[in-house]
Amino acid sequence: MSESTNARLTTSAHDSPPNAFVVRNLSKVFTGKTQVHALDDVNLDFQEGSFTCILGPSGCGKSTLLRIIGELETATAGEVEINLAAKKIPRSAFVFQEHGVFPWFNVLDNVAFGEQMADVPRKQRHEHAQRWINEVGLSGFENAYPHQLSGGMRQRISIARAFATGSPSLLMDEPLGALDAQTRTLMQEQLVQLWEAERKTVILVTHAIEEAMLLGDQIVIMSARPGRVKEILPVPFARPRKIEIEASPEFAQMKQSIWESLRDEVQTSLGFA
Ligand SMILES: Nc1ncnc2c1ncn2[C@@H]1O[C@H](COP(=O)(O)OP(=O)(O)OP(=O)(O)O)[C@@H](O)[C@H]1O
Repeated sequence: MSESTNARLTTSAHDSPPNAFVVRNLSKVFTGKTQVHALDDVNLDFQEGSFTCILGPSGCGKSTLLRIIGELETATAGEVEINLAAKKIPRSAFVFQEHGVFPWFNVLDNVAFGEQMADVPRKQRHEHAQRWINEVGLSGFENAYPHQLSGGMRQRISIARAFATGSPSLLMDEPLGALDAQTRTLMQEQLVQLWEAERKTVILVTHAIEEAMLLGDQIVIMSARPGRVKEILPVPFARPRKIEIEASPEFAQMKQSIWESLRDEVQTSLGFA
């Protein structure tokens, strides 16, 4: 698919799930002292229950795209249709790289926060939170405060909270980016398992090609700024997925071809092209 192609994650008319999000002709120009053309004519469809990973060079508008889909930012042109049952994605269904937890809440209250905002009764939200605390391996730390935990444990709080909101979709912006390599690997595996059990619609921005290939059903490669959709690649590996797939020749081959596509864009974004 060429760079100029406005590629789409299309669904076949009969047997595919409906789209949770439809992005049409989306552009974003930040105006201010200097004008920044961040996104240009982006078209994407995201099927319900699919896991999409977005890769692209630094500054190509990945976070901006995610923020517009999550209604944290407005588009300059184009639109995003949200076809989720709840229509609105709760703030707590976002997972960011850092600063996602409240230092003044303990683990239990951090994880229960989304449902607290939705006025779910305390007993019920704590029960839900406890389930997700167990799922992410934080049981025993319910009463601990974030400063008493490691970076990986804090990120697990954010992920547990996002799942505990009950939102049918999760938007994740480099959720594992700040972690050390070993913790990140473990967390990738944990995330893939949680998602395979829940099948929420997930859009995850990452810089790590392997992470996108381990987690995603499809990978969107974006061009250098202004960000456009350069390629959409289905990820062919069967689920459930384990980290061991990274050792296969097919994985190495796909990783290489993604890198070749990305390299041009990274060079352009760094002014080397
Ligand atoms: N609020 C803002 N005001 C002005 N410019 C902005 C704003 N937010 C983002 N930008 C600019 O828009 C462009 C895209 O930013 P964005 O954060 O979406 O990129 P990104 O692909 O997520 O980058 P990275 O991978 O480095 O996190 C950048 O040039 C950035 O400086």
